[in-house]
Amino acid sequence: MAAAPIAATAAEVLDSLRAWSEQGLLRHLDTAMARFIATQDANAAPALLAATAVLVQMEGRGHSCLPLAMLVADPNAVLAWPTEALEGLNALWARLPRPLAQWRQALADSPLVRVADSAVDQGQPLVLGGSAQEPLLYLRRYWDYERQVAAQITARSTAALAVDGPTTRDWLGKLFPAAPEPGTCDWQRLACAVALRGRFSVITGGPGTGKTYTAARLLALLFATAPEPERLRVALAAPTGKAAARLKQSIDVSLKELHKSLGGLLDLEALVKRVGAARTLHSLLGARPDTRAFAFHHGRPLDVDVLIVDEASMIHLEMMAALLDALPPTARVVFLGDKDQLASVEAGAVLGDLCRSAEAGHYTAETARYALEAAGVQLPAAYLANDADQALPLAQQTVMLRTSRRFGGPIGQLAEAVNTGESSRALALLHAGTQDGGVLRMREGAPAQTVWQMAVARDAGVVNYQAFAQALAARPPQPMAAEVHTDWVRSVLKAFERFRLLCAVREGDWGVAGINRAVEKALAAQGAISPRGEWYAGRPVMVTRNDTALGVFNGDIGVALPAATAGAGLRVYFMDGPELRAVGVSRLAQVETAFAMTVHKSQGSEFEHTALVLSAHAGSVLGRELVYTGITRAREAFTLLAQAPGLLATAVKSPTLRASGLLRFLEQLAQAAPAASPPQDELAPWLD
Ligand SMILES: Nc1ncnc2c1ncn2[C@@H]1O[C@H](COP(=O)(O)OP(=O)(O)OP(=O)(O)O)[C@@H](O)[C@H]1O
Repeated sequence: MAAAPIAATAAEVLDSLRAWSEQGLLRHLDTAMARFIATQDANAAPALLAATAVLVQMEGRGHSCLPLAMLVADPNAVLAWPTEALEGLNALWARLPRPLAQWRQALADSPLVRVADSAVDQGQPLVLGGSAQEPLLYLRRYWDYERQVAAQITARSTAALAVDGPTTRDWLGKLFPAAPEPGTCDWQRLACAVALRGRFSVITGGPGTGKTYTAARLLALLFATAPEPERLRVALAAPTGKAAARLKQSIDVSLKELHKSLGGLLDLEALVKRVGAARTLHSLLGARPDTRAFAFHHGRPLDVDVLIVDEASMIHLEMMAALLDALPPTARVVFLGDKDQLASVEAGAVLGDLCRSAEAGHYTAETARYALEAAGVQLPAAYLANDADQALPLAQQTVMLRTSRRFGGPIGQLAEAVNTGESSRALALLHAGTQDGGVLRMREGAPAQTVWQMAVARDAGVVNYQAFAQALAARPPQPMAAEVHTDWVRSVLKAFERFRLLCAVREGDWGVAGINRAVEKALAAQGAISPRGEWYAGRPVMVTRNDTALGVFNGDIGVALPAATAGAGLRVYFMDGPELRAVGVSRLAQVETAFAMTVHKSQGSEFEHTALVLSAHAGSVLGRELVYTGITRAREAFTLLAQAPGLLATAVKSPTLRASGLLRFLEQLAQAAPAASPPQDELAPWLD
């Protein structure tokens, strides 16, 4: 029998960690935290040091905690290192304790680890949470955020507000005049009714399922049923400036249309005036330079009664905690978003976590009764919870919209195939190419020049940067009147917004940086632009940092163009809803060229034609959500350009799983205050 390997010492673990960061397998930050723990606790167990470095590494990849059982059983399931690095990893792990209980104990023994259930809080930097079977190691602040978010959501979802059922049903009948198709459930009406009764709700759904349409009707309903409608304070917000502007524009248009269709029954134009400008979450909360703390928090809450937040999939855990903390206890918050889209770059996949029950519904009998009374909606039995454990208060306040109004063609089918992990169906659709209602195209294993060639080709068959080049070339001669200049600038911005290249990664020939350079060169060769130095007429840029003084926000896209007056230099023009805004190029320091952008940054935008560029070196970044998000940015045409065959299939089969304990916290809180759920036989009257 082979002798058991000698247990690793703390010094040996630190040596291995240092070697791994020198090889680029870990970040210096990861090992620095392990070293910090070792200096603060002279008796820190080797397992604690290894777990700490991996925990910090995972936080950098968007996880809010480290599932210890996974780390113990198969560290590479957590780290996803290349094959050549596995020998060293496995060799160290063979010298660390095997049983999970021993790891757990090693961690719990350190004075730097707070065991979550214990009453003693000494401000330890690490927290051991989860359960005995599924322990989760946290950096303290993420444990705090999850706990706070779960507590806020449970409290806000559990406290049912008084709703007059018949009045609500009556209004919903007016706001949604079309009778639902027989045998279908009107999820939009239900979403309004559900948001009306609680201080927290989530309306999720894919593109074009009517999230904004529903939110506008919800505002009208709140206005119609508020005791003092003229005092209702409504705020709109989104993670990016662009998404916020889009939300405001759609809500305004919807409310004005409703105002007309209701024939003066409600003064919704007055409501439009009351709804302030849509803000980014950063600006809403009062972000301040050089501090994580916001100006608004529970001690100084926001001045709102109703807050609608769009593109909620982009909200990270820390932001969600800050937002809920800043909401007055009496305010209603409604989150809109597509749960299947990419989560934020920062830690936490909050919307995904909150929507775990969204497909299934998991509604209680009380919700079914309320749906019928207040919305006239009969919930199909399939959407009811089988047992009380499923029926979290949060699930009662979550509604998924299931019918897309503008996304049914081949692009919608492709998005659905990707979302459900059917890679063969996705590939078949891409091979089938153009169908009624949409263009699908694919090139796999092609050289890098295929990307820029497709983007600038004069005979591409679908819109690309030629439309932009033509708009640039149509510049009226000097001197030109201000209105003529404005029209031209608008036409350039509009042309640019028709097409976009989306990448999985930033670096390399198949990444944002390489493709931006290549497209720039190709357009220059065609004479469409003349890049000389950093700024040139026709340089599209994306803002990478909020600048409240300039009124530009992370994710805003503009194009550098000559000002109306000859000799006045270049300005970057942005569309701000229907308005144009111009900022001198010398004042914009935090920008990057935007012919190509990451899929992450494209969230909240749509283009007539979207080309998704998949690098063979994207590693674990290449997941299902990334491909789904890329596809759903396309309105009429979608092109997939993959560096190597098989990349799409690999991505589709790899849903991104982010470690989080948020659901566990929600379940624990629900057990403490279970949602009312009468037995099944009492349900009969409310089921179809
Ligand atoms: N019940 C409905 N009756 C008629 N038209 C509808 C209905 N619901 C949605 N629409 C229309 O469908 C289109 C898409 O709706 P909307 O923009 O609200 O979807 P969304 O889910 O917010 O989309 P996205 O995710 O792209 O923001 C809009 O033109 C809207 O007016």
